[in-house]
Amino acid sequence: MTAPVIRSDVPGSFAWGVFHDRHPKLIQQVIDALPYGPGERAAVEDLLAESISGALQPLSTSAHDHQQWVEWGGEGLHGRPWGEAPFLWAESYFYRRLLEATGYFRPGTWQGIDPFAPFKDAELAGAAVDAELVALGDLPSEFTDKRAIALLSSALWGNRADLSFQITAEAGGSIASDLVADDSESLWAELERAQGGRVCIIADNAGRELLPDLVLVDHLLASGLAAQVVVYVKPQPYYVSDATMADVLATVERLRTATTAAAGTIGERLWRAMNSGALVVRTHPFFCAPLPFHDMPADLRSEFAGAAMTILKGDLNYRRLVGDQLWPPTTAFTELASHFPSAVTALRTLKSDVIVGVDAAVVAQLDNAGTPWRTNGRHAVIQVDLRR
Ligand SMILES: O=P(O)(O)OC[C@H]1O[C@](O)(CO)[C@@H](O)[C@@H]1O
Repeated sequence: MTAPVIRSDVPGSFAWGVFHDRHPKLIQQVIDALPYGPGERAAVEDLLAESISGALQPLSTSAHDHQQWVEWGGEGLHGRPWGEAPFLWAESYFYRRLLEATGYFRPGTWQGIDPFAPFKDAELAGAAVDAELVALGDLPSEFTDKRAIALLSSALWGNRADLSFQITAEAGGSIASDLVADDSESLWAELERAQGGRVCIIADNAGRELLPDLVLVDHLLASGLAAQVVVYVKPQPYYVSDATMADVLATVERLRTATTAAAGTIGERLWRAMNSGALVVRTHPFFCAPLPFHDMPADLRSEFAGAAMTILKGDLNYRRLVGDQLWPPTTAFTELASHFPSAVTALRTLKSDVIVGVDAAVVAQLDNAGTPWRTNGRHAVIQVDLRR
């Protein structure tokens, strides 16, 4: 089964807009957020110009991962317009090159400085997170189904980043009308069945998404649904807000030091779970690779094999799971997710063209509404492949 691979060279398409509208704004924000010197500023602006109208250049041969990117497909793309590369490849490479331009990997003063840290720090410190921590206290405190459903919903809508505990506390757990596919009952049934196994979570964004993700992790462990949770984060700053280990530590600390008792208790439990190995945070270079998960290397594949469930958060992980291709939206999710080494659940709000596993009647209704439902971030899916 195949479908056209998405590229960013179709004017007016969503992918085209990411390069031509979103990236110029993003680059401006990056060079305004930290006092980069003339060299870094010029390199960042050159990257933007190259990605819009130039030819795709390789990483410098002195870069530690130069060869890795050649193997990930760079060789065939060097010298060609960026828009001819698959959108997933080009967007991922843009973030790698942005780290190059800001000196993230180069020995020197900017080495190891996350260019997106000012945005992530501001979000985590902000009033919206304060309100989230207060709302956490309104959720049922016992490890009931009601709490589980509310926390799953918070983790899902945390990917939308304007909705999380506050809305789930009010709405009793779901915003059903915006969910275009909901296999959550299968997820809970499978977790009950496999009780006490290892659950993997492939995290997405820091801040208002990672916070509910970690609260869900705490629930899985404290309720006994999982004996161990492994959270996978990015090895380096990526797609602006993607979570790294530094973001996990900052979020656990935000919970621990919260003035509300519910949040503080969860933060302490997460800390102790890390001490005991019940909660493990891991990463791998492949999490910043420009390729679908179908192509994951054997060492990473073996980490997921044997997990009771892997939960993938967010839009980018969804694109990598099912392939960044224009599938008919009614294509079965299980058909495209079956390559993954364990049972999988996608928790994703729709922010790009890729979508599968939606009933024909729902697709027709969404199409008829005339809104860009695939990309406007309003809709979401909970999709499960039980691998049976
Ligand atoms: O943070 P998320 O949910 O993975 O969303 C990332 C998405 O944002 C974009 O970079 C731009 O909207 C998409 O191309 C990408 O899939």
